Amino acid sequence: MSNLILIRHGESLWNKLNLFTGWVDVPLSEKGVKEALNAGELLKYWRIDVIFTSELVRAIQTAMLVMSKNYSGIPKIEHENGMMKEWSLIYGEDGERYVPTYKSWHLNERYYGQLQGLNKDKAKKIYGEEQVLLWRRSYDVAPPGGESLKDTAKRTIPYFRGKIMPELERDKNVLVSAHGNSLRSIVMHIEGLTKEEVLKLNIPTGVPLIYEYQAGKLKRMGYLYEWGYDKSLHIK
Ligand SMILES: O=C(O)[C@H](O)COP(=O)(O)O
Repeated sequence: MSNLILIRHGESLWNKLNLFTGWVDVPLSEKGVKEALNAGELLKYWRIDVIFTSELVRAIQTAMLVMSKNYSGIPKIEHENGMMKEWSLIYGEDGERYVPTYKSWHLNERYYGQLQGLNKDKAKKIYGEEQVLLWRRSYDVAPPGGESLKDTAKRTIPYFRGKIMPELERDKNVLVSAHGNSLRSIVMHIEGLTKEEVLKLNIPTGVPLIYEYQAGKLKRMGYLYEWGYDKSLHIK
């Protein structure tokens, strides 16, 4: 048996300002740092064998803050190519345990196109609440110049199937630190949600969502809080 731990990054500076962020590389706010450290506290004694994050700093920061509390080992970024791959190799036995960490744009937030940088309330005033809700939560309506959730899934799901699932199959506990919509597409896939159901799916910042992997199946344990699991998928 192994565990899949999904976590949306803690609150970012632009979440705080209520701005569409997408691929804009915004760091965590002070509250976001606290949320990530709190998640780290909850996961302190969990064995984490491998980490996947997006290429965006808010997800990387969140994974690193979680690992700053965790005893599994030191996260080591596995570079795919170039001098970083060659020169960052660790030679010999130094007694440390390293946790391989893979960064990929496949896990990046939905690309929000022309909405990036716009205030979400201002967008509702300009385009209407219904239109903005469709852009933010529907499956196949893309924001202007950006990705629909369906488009996002075209990059997240092959990555999930090709890179993340094989680790679970090898009994590795996996931490995935990513974003509201890249995780919505993954949860939709795991849970087999319909287009209608995914409209209601909203993933909170900084709360680990735990799955158990056994005999080829992922079973939802729920969102992990101080007091235990919240088994519902739609957190108010
Ligand atoms: O990119 C963003 O603006 C947020 O990370 C997610 O935004 P959403 O809640 O509008 O999908």
